[in-house]
Amino acid sequence: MRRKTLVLATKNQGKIRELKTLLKDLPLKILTPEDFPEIKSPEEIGQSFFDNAFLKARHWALATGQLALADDSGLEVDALRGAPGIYSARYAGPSATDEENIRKLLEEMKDVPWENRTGRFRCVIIIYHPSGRWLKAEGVWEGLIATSPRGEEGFGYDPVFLPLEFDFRKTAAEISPETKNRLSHRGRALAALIELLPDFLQAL
Ligand SMILES: O=c1[nH]c(=O)c2ncn([C@@H]3O[C@H](COP(=O)(O)OP(=O)(O)OP(=O)(O)O)[C@@H](O)[C@H]3O)c2[nH]1
Ligand SMILES: [Mg+2]
Repeated sequence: MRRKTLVLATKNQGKIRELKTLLKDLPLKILTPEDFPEIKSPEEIGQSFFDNAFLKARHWALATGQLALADDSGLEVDALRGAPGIYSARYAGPSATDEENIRKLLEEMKDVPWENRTGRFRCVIIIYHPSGRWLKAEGVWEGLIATSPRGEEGFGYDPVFLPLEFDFRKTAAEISPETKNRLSHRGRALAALIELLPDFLQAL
């Protein structure tokens, strides 16, 4: 496979770190929005993870003239009827920090018993080529919402997310980055995408 350039269409440093690790064995030259300081991010006006991933990937592909990969993701909590969902990054307000979002989530969940604290991270990844060709992959990670934050790894809601499948006493911020990448919504979506990638790149 000839080495192609891929722009990661995200300004989230946590995502960039995980995506770079997950893509490290592929013959790709990875760029990020920091390499294009003159290009602004698009507004996330979509009504679904797919819409937002698609509009971000398309925007960065057309603006840079390169292949672009976008990730739209979020936490769906059953007791909150799927919130914060596509609004996960801005749950506590337009420029909310991870800590503020977590505080709001725990406040909303304060009377919810353990058996109803189920939820999941969802991730939709789109890779878009300026010619208009694109690919999609999805991943889901099931878990419970903890009652207080723990751990220093990861980003976002990781300190209050207890993955079901690994060691349910540990939050996603208490497991190693390698384990998170193997199990997570993002890791699974990217693994699915990587399966499809050789044929996609060949056809460009
Ligand atoms: O604990 C977490 N572990 C994860 O693995 C994870 N993945 C997503 N999220 C949350 O969902 C929002 C995405 O929103 P989002 O897709 O719009 O991204 P974003 O606005 O942060 O950056 P961009 O990619 O749009 O530039 C993020 O900010 C986080 O709050 C996560 N939280
Ligand atoms: Mg965003």
